[in-house]
Amino acid sequence: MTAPILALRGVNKSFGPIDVLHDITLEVKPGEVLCLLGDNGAGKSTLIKIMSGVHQPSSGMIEMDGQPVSFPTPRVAAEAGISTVHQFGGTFPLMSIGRSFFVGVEPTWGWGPFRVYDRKRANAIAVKAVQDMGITRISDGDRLVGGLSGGERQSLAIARAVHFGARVLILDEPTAALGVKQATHVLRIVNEAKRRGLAVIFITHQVMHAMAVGDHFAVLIRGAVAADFKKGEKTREEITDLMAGGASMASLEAEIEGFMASHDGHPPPPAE
Ligand SMILES: Nc1ncnc2c1ncn2[C@@H]1O[C@H](COP(=O)(O)OP(=O)(O)OP(=O)(O)O)[C@@H](O)[C@H]1O
Repeated sequence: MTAPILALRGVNKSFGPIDVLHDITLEVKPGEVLCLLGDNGAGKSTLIKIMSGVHQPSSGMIEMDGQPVSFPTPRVAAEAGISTVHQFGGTFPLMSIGRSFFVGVEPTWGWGPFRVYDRKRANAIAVKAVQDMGITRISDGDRLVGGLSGGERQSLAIARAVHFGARVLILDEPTAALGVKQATHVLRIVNEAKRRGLAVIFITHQVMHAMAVGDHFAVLIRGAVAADFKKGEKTREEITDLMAGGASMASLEAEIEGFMASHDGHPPPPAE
């Protein structure tokens, strides 16, 4: 059996008197997508900040490749191969694709004080990396990042993380602000990262997106893992209900859809 790349063992996190995470045990293996689901305030952001060195656990352990590790800073986590991509791709709208791909580690040509940014090489590498991940519509490295669609921007950020050797890819709501087609591109690239053997932690509110790529699911409720299951073990309705803390969201959804079907697509009036 493959060993997990990253594991949390009994992690707790408090901010002063406020206990935010309780006894979190989770692991993710190479080539696996772990979906972290949970309602607003469930503790997802705090958990990914612990995995990426922004916060330290109050107690409990983080392991990489079976060895205890600590990530005192985000840089240490990044050097260990943990890469976080945030909702809007974390890229720079006024930079070109090539420049933003290499920001901080720009390839240069020339010598000593005469070194200059090697625009052509940066563009070629960036475009190839994105195309290799299956996003073939990006072909001009001089294009500004700000002109890309949300899905393309996410894809660029993911391709960048993969190119620079990420082993664990944490995707924080990558599809939240995207339309169906754009979300499909991002989900495709998540699958490609998985195929390359990365461990992916995919944070989302959207059960359908989670089900499209997830191998393993954890539902957080009020800072604790309320359910931990594998692909195929629960239906979409069961997962939706779990995320809502047991309230019957799935039947409410079905009721609304039924009303709209019988009223020419009009939603029911809001409850008084
Ligand atoms: N620095 C902090 N100090 C005190 N409380 C905090 C701090 N950070 C987070 N919390 C609390 O921890 C709880 C979990 O927050 P967190 O942001 O991790 O949730 P989330 O699941 O990411 O929510 P969302 O989906 O809305 O982003 C919230 O009640 C929040 O107020």
